[in-house]
Amino acid sequence: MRRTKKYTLEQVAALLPWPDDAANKYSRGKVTLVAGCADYPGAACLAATASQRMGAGYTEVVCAPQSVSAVRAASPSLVVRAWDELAAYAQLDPDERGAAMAPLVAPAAPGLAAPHHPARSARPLYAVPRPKALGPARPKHPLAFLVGSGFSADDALSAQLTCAVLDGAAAPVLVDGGALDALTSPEGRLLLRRRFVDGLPTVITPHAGEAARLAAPLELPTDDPAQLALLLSQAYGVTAMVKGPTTYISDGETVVRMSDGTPALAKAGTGDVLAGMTAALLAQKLAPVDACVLAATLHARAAQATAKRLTSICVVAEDVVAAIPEAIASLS
Ligand SMILES: NC(=O)C1=CN([C@@H]2O[C@H](COP(=O)(O)OP(=O)(O)OC[C@H]3O[C@@H](n4cnc5c(N)ncnc54)[C@H](OP(=O)(O)O)[C@@H]3O)[C@@H](O)[C@H]2O)[C@@H](O)CC1
Ligand SMILES: Nc1ncnc2c1ncn2[C@@H]1O[C@H](COP(=O)(O)OP(=O)(O)O)[C@@H](O)[C@H]1O
Repeated sequence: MRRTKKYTLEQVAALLPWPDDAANKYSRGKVTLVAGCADYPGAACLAATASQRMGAGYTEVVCAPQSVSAVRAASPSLVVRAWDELAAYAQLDPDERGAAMAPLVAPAAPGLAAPHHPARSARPLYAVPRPKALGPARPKHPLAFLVGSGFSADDALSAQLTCAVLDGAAAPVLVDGGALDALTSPEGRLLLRRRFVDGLPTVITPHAGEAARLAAPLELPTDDPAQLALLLSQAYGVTAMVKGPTTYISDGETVVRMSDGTPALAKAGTGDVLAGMTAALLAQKLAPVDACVLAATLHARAAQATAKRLTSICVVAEDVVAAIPEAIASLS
């Protein structure tokens, strides 16, 4: 029996992260996006500009070297650099990275069984320098990471970068797009379990095709998307936002149904926008389900508003980013 949870519009509006008078760009939350391979710089541009509009104080993009100039051109206020240092680190064997990775050489037990590793705080220091992109091991300011928008799922580097972020980020991580497939590997599952035990939130944002790929190795039924969100959340130890004409959000106990979208959103790149918005809210300290609910509500409202002007035929993902302020105003 699954429990459904409902948010009133007032409850959603109360989640809006208005900056306080003493805010600075770091106190408002930093988002680091590891996103945008050489083939898909656009996904990084969309997610990053959506993060800025959703209130993150500092949005940084760590992308393929070939994507740097395209992402810089998307917005001068983004901080953009190539992922060379992170990629070199991510491609090291676990034992080359140091004793911190030792638990990964043990066989992964299925499910969310009790961990066979020390808590994160007790883990030893890395044997090689920690890449700057992973942020501090003990963050002073609020942070969140987004990994995978504009990754190619079939590129080995996508899985390596995803695991490096899941392992090294001492903050919430949102896993999207071509990073999701990495979660089905023994290393991906063990890292998710370790984050769960360490109390570090992980959010996944699959569309139906990606959700089916996450369900397949665990033989989870995929016919009911609400149930699928619940089962994926429980099996992977994450908050799951399963996207579609109706979107379902689950923390493994309850399911929230989001049905105010529009088919205007059925265009390439709108999922990248939603991922950037959600990551920005995680960086502004919203709890994972709250961040998903507020982001999905504003995403739907932004699309509705822009479809009114441009028609549901013409809306593109950039229009949804541009309409985020209007969506926020409509809630407040
Ligand atoms: N401008 C950019 O840079 C953009 C970059 N992007 C980035 O590209 C990367 C790849 O993402 P992607 O969604 O294009 O491909 P991917 O998930 O591998 O699809 C494989 C198969 O899955 C299925 N399938 C797909 N969608 C489905 C759905 N809603 N519901 C049900 N099934 C669905 C479908 O299978 P079929 O139905 O054809 O059998 C499809 O052939 C990713 O990192 C993303 O961030 C995009 O965001 C676009 C804008
Ligand atoms: N028919 C529809 N009605 C409402 N929302 C939709 C519809 N089709 C797609 N969406 C929304 O659009 C977004 C598409 O995301 P996704 O499939 O990941 O696209 P992309 O990978 O191209 O960014 C999701 O938020 C989804 O809920």
